Amino acid sequence: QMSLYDELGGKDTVAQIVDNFIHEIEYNKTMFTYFAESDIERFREKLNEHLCLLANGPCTYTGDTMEQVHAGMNISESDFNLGVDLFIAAMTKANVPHTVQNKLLAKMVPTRKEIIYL
Ligand code: HEM
Repeated sequence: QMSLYDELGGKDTVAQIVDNFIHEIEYNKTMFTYFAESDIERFREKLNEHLCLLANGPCTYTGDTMEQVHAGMNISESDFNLGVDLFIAAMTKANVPHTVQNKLLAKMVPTRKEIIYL
């Protein structure tokens, strides 16, 4: 049976989603402010791994926990939703079908409580 990672298109498509997402962040003033001091190459690598893990792909996540990463950022609910919107745009630009997008979003949304208001 195909994993969600396979349905997404595997490593290449996930890498494309992450690259598109980074572009979306760069062009959004509110989001970019959060990332102003970040190591974007590390973010690129860890987000690829994290998405692979969420989609039951064959990867090991070597980054920090969602709580550790986002602690101190005090991310509001609306900024979280903005992040989700930009992520949807990144998936659409990578030609991920909406049915598959929804499956990945369903895995991401429960991590919300580990990310906002920390
Ligand atoms: C479901 C939603 C989200 C997921 C799955 C997620 C996932 C991640 C991952 C995997 C990393 C890299 C971890 C590491 O370097 O060890 C990261 C870093 C980061 N995230 Fe998120 N994130 C989410 C939402 C957000 C939102 C909404 C914001 C801001 C509004 C945000 C801001 C950041 C920033 C600024 C970093 C870089 C931290 C640093 O430079 O050390 N994240 N995130």
